[in-house]
Amino acid sequence: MAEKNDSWVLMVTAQTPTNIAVIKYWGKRDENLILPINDSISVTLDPAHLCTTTTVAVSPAFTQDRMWLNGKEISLSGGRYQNCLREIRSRANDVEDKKKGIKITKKGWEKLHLHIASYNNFPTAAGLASSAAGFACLVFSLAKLMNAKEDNGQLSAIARQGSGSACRSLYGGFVKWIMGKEENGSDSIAAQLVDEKHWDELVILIAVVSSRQKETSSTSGMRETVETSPLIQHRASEVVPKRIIQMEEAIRNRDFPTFTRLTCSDSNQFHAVCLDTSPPIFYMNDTSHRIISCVEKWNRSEGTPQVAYTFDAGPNAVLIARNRKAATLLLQRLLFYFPPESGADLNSYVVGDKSILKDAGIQDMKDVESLCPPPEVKDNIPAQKYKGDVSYFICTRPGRGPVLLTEESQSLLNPETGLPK
Ligand SMILES: Nc1ncnc2c1ncn2[C@@H]1O[C@H](COP(=O)(O)OP(=O)(O)OP(=O)(O)O)[C@@H](O)[C@H]1O
Ligand SMILES: C[C@@](O)(CCOP(=O)(O)OP(=O)(O)O)CC(=O)O
Repeated sequence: MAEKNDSWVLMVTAQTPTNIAVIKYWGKRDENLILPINDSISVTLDPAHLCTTTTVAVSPAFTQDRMWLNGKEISLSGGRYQNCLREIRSRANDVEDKKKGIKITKKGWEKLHLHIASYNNFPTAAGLASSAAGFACLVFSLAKLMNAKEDNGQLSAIARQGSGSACRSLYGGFVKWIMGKEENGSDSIAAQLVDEKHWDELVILIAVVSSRQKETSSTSGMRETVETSPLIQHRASEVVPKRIIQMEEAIRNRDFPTFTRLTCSDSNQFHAVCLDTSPPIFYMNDTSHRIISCVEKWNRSEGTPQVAYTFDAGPNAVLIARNRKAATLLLQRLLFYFPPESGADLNSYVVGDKSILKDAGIQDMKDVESLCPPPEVKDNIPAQKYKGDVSYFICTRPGRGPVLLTEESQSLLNPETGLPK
């Protein structure tokens, strides 16, 4: 009987989206608790295209907490993992699975060890917010396993301690991270502004310019900015508070021109404070600048914005098109300037919602080669194309928040052994 009792494994699997900020978080007032110097606003990306899946398991047979990320065992000794694990354990409650004959008391969780397996369906640490989806998924799945009663807002304050931007991945749609005032960070939480259905015309195209790991992490980059940039204080105290109010209103009214103006200005100001850091931090590269210029020219020529751009701590462009039609025209422009390497497979050059290719009338490489220069550059047709400068494109849209995956086939751990499948 004792043997049987020792052999159970209880597990939960969840899926969590990434998010991209349209008003950026950059700078902390508390490094350990991860408390920001300004509010930020993000849009959650559809988990169908970019997401983290995490399985968490508990068993009396486990001898230590262990974690596997994308199939490789990683250490959980870092402060951020430890803070999340400690916070979530302290919120555990009684759990009973009568069918399996399992009973874990609130106190019992202190002695039990965890196995965690997580998988990102996109490049890790490449400026695509893997830490955001990753920590949100870790906290959400553990909360469900441990029967924590906290709502997603309260859970966001724990995910925040893994990575600041992770707190915004606890909700779908548009999300605000309220910086809070309390020293203990209890009011520095995420709140949903509107859900993913509110503005479902938007189409998001990500140009993955480089999927190599970046040189300056967000964590050290923002620390250096706060320590050395004279501009960052002005941004945090004067610029962002006004933009947050305007952005909330633009989102509620689906006011795309205002949304674009604010999103682009805020991305540019974030990169300006990076340049104002000593030594300066460069996240964008020539390809990023060319994409900005292409979008700016097109928006200007249309008289009303078609696409907003935003760049995080890396060269990848996140382009938010006002609707499907604008996204199609954008893709044609981008494929004109940035065709794939010769011999590349179009099918792996545009991923995510591939139906956009069909809308753009592009079925094969011949169609890419015969794309015309955009009309707005007709007097100034570029002599050069930038073949191979974009690794690939991801077509996605605003998406939902975390969900539990209940099918056993979706779990990343073996239900008998609690080890990766
Ligand atoms: N699925 C995951 N589960 C738990 N932790 C993860 C997961 N994915 C990534 N991480 C953590 O996040 C770290 C990567 O974060 P980092 O901020 O460097 O990159 P990024 O999030 O991809 O880029 P950015 O935050 O600039 O958009 C990893 O080293 C790992 O510690
Ligand atoms: C540029 C950003 O993406 C910065 C994200 O920084 P992180 O959340 O990755 O930083 P830490 O809190 O130190 O883990 C802007 C944003 O997401 O708001």
